[in-house]
Amino acid sequence: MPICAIESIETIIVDLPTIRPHKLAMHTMQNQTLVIIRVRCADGIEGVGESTTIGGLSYGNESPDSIKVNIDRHFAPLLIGQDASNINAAMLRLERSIRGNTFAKSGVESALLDALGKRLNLPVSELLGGRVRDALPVAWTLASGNTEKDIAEAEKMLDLRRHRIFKLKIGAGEVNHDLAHVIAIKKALGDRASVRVDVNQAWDEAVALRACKVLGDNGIDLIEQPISRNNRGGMVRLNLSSPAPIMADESIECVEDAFNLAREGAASVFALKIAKNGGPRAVLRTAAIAESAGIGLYGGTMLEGGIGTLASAHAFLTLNKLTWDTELFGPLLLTEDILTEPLVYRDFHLHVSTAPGLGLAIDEERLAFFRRDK
Ligand SMILES: O=C(O)C[C@H]1C=CC(=O)O1
Ligand SMILES: [Mn+2]
Repeated sequence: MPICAIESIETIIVDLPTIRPHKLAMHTMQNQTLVIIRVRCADGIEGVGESTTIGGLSYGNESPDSIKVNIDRHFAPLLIGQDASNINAAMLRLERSIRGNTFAKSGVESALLDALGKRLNLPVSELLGGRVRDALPVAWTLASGNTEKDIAEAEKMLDLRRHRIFKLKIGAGEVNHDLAHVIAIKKALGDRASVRVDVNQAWDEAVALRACKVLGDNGIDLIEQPISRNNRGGMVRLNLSSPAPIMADESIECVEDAFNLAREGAASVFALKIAKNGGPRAVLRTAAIAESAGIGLYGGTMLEGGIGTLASAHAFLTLNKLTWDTELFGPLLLTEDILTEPLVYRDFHLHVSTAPGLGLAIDEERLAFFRRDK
């Protein structure tokens, strides 16, 4: 039996309120659901991870419920008794028996990294090879569904010096209405902010062909996932014709997707998400593919709470280049979190401490209050 054998794995579903409804093309969030993963080891160390998605099954192939049941029934029996410090071996063991399920794998890998960092007294960023920055610029998503409200929200974020990059969620409405909404916001903010859009696959290629041109010609800096992940040829054609860069998000559901997108020239920017690759180490493999192909990088989010956000941040701190910054604002969309200390957002950046592991502690009372099965 290894000294640091994994003794138990607990999964906890937590429901937290959001500051306002968050309107995406496929779903309007009224709250957020996190799956917290606690990996307890024989040396008394506990690692914590998070597997979070958006809108049940409306965004990806895994829901909070499937993540919980799959970790409880399929991941845990494979991992109990294994060496918690050998993350390569633990993740390989999962990879051999479990297809897909990258959200669940990401939470488990994050928890193993947190435990190892605590054991070695090193932050996760150093376990991943070392950080080249201590803070990350953070975009904010304007998704109230109302142009005037979105402009007021952006002005408030600029005043607070919290965000100067704004991502607008479009695609749910009629296209000309959406374009007018985006252009009005860009006009109001001018050069004070970078304005980008995320269509979440809602357009078809014919609509996107025209809309991307309008967006690019009106000063929009980046267009995220304008069409279905299944229309890869369309992504290639849009990437050639659009005056604004095209970013792949839903197109990437695993590291191999990233390789194929790069090979085909389907996007000039990749959204990096730990949940869509299988963890902080897995997402760095996608980043390496992008770097080799000359594709720009953006630090994405599944609107995780503090744990998943810090797990992402530690990975992003190690990247050579993060040209398009990050959107690690998940905790700011929630009115509550389950950590003893909130994450530090200041001067347009998320600042990440060098405390061991992910550098966080769970507030047990809050967790007990917000867990679904209390
Ligand atoms: O990028 C997505 O599609 C998901 C997410 C990220 C920010 C946000 O508001 O939604
Ligand atoms: Mn997106």
